[in-house]
Amino acid sequence: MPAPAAIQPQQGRLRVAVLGAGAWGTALAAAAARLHPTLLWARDAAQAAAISSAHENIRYLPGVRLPATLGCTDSMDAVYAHLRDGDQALIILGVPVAGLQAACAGLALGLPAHGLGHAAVAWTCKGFEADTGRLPHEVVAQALAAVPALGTGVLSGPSFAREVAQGLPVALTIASPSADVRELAMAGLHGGNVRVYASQDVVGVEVGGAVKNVIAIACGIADGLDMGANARAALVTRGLAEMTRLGVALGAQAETFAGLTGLGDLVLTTTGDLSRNRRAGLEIGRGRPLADILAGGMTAEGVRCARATLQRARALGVDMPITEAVSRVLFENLAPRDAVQLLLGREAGFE
Ligand SMILES: NC(=O)C1=CN([C@@H]2O[C@H](COP(=O)(O)OP(=O)(O)OC[C@H]3O[C@@H](n4cnc5c(N)ncnc54)[C@H](OP(=O)(O)O)[C@@H]3O)[C@@H](O)[C@H]2O)C=CC1
Ligand SMILES: O=C(CO)COP(=O)(O)O
Repeated sequence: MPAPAAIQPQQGRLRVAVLGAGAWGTALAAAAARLHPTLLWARDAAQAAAISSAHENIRYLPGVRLPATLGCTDSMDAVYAHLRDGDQALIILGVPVAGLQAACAGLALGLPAHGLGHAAVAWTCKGFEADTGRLPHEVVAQALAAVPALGTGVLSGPSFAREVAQGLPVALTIASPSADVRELAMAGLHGGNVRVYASQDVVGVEVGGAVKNVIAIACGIADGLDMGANARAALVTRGLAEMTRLGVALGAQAETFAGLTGLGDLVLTTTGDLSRNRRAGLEIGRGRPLADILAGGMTAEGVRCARATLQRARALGVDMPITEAVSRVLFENLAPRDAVQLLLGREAGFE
C-alpha cells in the first residue's frame, strides 16, 4: 500500500480514551498520555479511583509507575466529556474479545448522543469470538452499524503490556480501511519509544493475533514437556503456515503474516515468558490441569478461541493440525505427549 501521509502534530487537539483498565488498556493509555490528554476507563469504581490516586494499576501492572497526567474514571459520561473537549477523538478498546460486543453496543448509543459520531474506534483484542467464531471486526461491524460515520480499525503487534507501560521500545500496527483512522491512531501513539505502522489488511492483522495465541500454547506445551528448541522452531514455523492458510482463506494478504502482527507477534508470544498463553501451555505440559491454571481469572485468549478458530477453519476446508492438537489437549483430555505423537505421526508432505 502507499505510505500514509505525514503525521501532523496533534498535541492539544487530539483526545484519547482507553476503555478497559486491564494490563494492555493501561499500558496503551500510559503511552498515549505521554503525547495527548488521555483518560482511562475501568468498569470498577474502586479500581478507577485507585489508579487515579496511586498512578499505578496494582491489579494488572503492579510496580509500574503510570504518567501523572493519566486519569482513570468509571464514568462513561466523563469519557464523553473528555473527548468532546478536543477536535479529534480516538477511542481504544482494551477489553478482551468476550467484552468487545458489549463495549461497542455502549458506544453505539453513547457516541452519537454526545456529538461524537465521527470518532475513531480501535480495538486491541486478539481472537475469534468463542460462541460465534467471528473475528473482532465482524463483531464491531454489527455492534456499531447504527453509527456509520465512526471510523474503525484494529491495533495489534508484538507488545507485552508491562514493557510498553514501562516505556520500553515497541512497534505496533494499525489496520483500517480508513486513512483517517490510520493517521489518528498513529498520531495518538507514535512517538518516543512507540512506533506505529499502518496497514489496510484488517483480516490479516486479526488472524495473526488470534492464531499466534494458540501456537504460543502449543510451544508452551512442548517446552513444558522438554521437547527441545528444535520442536519449538518447528511449531513456530508450521504455526505460521497454518495461520497464513487460514488468513488467506478468509481474504487476508499472505505478506501480512511476515509482518509485526504475524511472525512478529508469533515470535514474541511463543518465546517470551511474559506471555500468558505460553505460560498456560508450559503449565499444561508440566501436567497442571487447565481449570487450575485459569482459576485466578488469567486472560489467555488462545484457550478461549482455539475451538472457534478450528470451527472457522473447518468450514473453509483449511487444515490446522497444531490448532487441532491444542484444542484436543485443552478440551478433549488428549494427553500432551499423545498430541506431540499425533503431530509427528502425520504423513510426510511438501513444505
Ligand atoms: N497484555 C498484553 O500484553 C496484550 C494483550 N492484548 C490483548 O488485549 C486484550 C485485553 O488483554 P489484557 O488487557 O491483557 O487483559 P486483562 O485480563 O489484563 O484485562 C482485561 C480488561 O478487560 C476488562 N474486561 C474483561 N472482560 C470484560 C467484559 N466481558 N466486558 C468488559 N470488560 C471486560 C477487565 O475488567 P475487570 O478488571 O473489571 O475484570 C480488564 O479491565 C486481549 O484480547 C489480549 O489478547 C494485546 C496486546 C498485548
Ligand atoms: O498479545 C500479546 C503480546 O503481543 C500478549 O500475549 P499473551 O496474551 O499471551 O500474554
